[in-house]
Amino acid sequence: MSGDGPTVTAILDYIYGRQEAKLKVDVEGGKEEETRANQGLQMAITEAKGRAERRCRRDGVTDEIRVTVSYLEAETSTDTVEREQRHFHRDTEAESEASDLEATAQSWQGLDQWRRDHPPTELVESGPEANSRQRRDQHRQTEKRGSRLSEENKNKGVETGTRRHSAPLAHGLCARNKRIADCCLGYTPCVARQLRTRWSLSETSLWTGERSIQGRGSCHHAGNLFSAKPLSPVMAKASSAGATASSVETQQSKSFDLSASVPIMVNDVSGKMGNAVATAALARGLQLVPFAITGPKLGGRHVIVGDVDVEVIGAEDRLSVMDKVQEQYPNLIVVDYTLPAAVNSNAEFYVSRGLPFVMGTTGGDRDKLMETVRKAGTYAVIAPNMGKQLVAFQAAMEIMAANFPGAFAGYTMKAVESHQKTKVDTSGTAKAIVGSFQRLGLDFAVDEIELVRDPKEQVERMHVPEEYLDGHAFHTYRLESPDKSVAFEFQHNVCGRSIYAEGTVDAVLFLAKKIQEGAEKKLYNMVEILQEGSMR
Ligand SMILES: NC(=O)C1=CN([C@@H]2O[C@H](COP(=O)(O)OP(=O)(O)OC[C@H]3O[C@@H](n4cnc5c(N)ncnc54)[C@H](O)[C@@H]3O)[C@@H](O)[C@H]2O)C=CC1
Ligand SMILES: O=C(O)C1=N[C@H](C(=O)O)C[C@H](O)C1
Repeated sequence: MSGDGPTVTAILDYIYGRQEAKLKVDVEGGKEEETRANQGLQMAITEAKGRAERRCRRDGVTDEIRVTVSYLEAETSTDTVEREQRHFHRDTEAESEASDLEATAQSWQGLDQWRRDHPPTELVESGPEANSRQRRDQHRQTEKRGSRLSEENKNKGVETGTRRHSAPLAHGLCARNKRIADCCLGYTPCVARQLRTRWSLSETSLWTGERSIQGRGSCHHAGNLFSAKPLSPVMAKASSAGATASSVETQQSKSFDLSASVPIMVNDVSGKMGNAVATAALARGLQLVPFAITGPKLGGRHVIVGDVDVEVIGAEDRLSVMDKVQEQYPNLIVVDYTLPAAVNSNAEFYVSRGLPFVMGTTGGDRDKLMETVRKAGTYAVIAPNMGKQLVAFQAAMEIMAANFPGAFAGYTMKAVESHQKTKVDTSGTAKAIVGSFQRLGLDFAVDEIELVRDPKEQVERMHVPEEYLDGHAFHTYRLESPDKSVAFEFQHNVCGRSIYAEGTVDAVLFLAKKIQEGAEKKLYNMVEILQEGSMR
């Protein structure tokens, strides 16, 4: 990849009022193999899909969107020169009048209807392959030309008023939502026109791939952008922290990191696990959404995680808050660490809004939970334990049970689990392990698991270090043969919560990848994530 790097163009095509939609995503300007592995580009594709889905939902196009992703490799240098000349001609025309725009736009399927129903405040393009190819050619050349312009204008300011098409695709910091705003000034005239209607101008800096240039122009509403060059992760990270473009410039040498572009909302960040996950997510470069939903009448607080001030909202206000959050973070993934009593209603809420989620909360009606998610076809990870080695142990038990059913028939078992005294339910992990033992032939019910919640007993009998009384999970399963001549003991003792928090971040990134790939399978557990090699 060279120059400003490859670009992603997303074209949503539907005939308004009918139940069919197609999204065509073109990734061009790089070698296919490299672009497939380019995580920033892949996230841009995911974002385009998310926006298309949301747009369709809003317009009542409810059937699944057919998505095609094409990788268009870089052209030869001869082709490039020819197109560059052609483009300059078109660009000049476009700057002087809108006729070129009208001619192209009129050939777009359904656009007239769309325009009638939607004043040009949003970008939804449609059109035949030929038009799309032409636009891509123009776009590529506009960017090339733009790069030169930015070089010329470096440090002296660039006027990015409503008439300019020749500036490069630029990223600016959106003052309102502190997110990266992609300013598609480098797009073809027709696209640029629609974008212009959606961009209000204010003092800020623009980002042109390799350098920031001082100028005027910023997105007023980043969530609306449809066609975008992938974000620089460094920029995204810096923007969530409210950094300025010039401070970003100095970070350019840092390594590329996919996680920067995955926004996560942690419900409830004020809880013990929620807080640990939010902290781990920030440490791994994810974007923490500054809102969290808690239980009814429990909102109104702010929790500071790293440099993010998260507003905790009571469940009674969740509808209006989620409207805003989803608008602003369209490719958001939710993480749920709440209470067993909230599991089912929270899951129903997430699926009702098409929100992909990671459910770490244990308890509730698990069958109903699975059924809710399967029925809705929402992307989700649900697991009672996110800790890598515990997931591996759980997997080993499942494998043993599947391969040697009844191997422990006649054995007796004593299962004990100790957790902080605030834990209200029986360990979900213990229930899963007991399930494997049952398949191995043990006659043992989940309600026979002994719970230890008394801190004194935890220290004296279970040997929990005092500093971990507020956060530990000590489990012992002791099996004995009928004649007591053979005994097995399985034990796992965890102090603290970082093992689960790290695994949760793995699950979020795994889900983001699956969404971006448009995976058919949508519901996962942690064993599957481990099996796919997606745990760090
Ligand atoms: N899957 C895993 O690896 C792990 C799962 N867990 C599970 O996570 C859950 C939470 O554990 P902790 O953080 O220790 O509990 P916690 O009690 O510290 O936090 C729960 C939070 O949920 C909030 N809440 C209550 N009702 C709510 C509602 N309706 N909607 C949203 N939030 C609500 C509470 O205000 C509180 O802040 C438990 O079920 C626990 O077993 C805990 C550790 C690891
Ligand atoms: O509440 C906890 O702390 C934990 N809950 C999970 C469970 O119920 O199994 C996982 C781990 O035991 C910690």
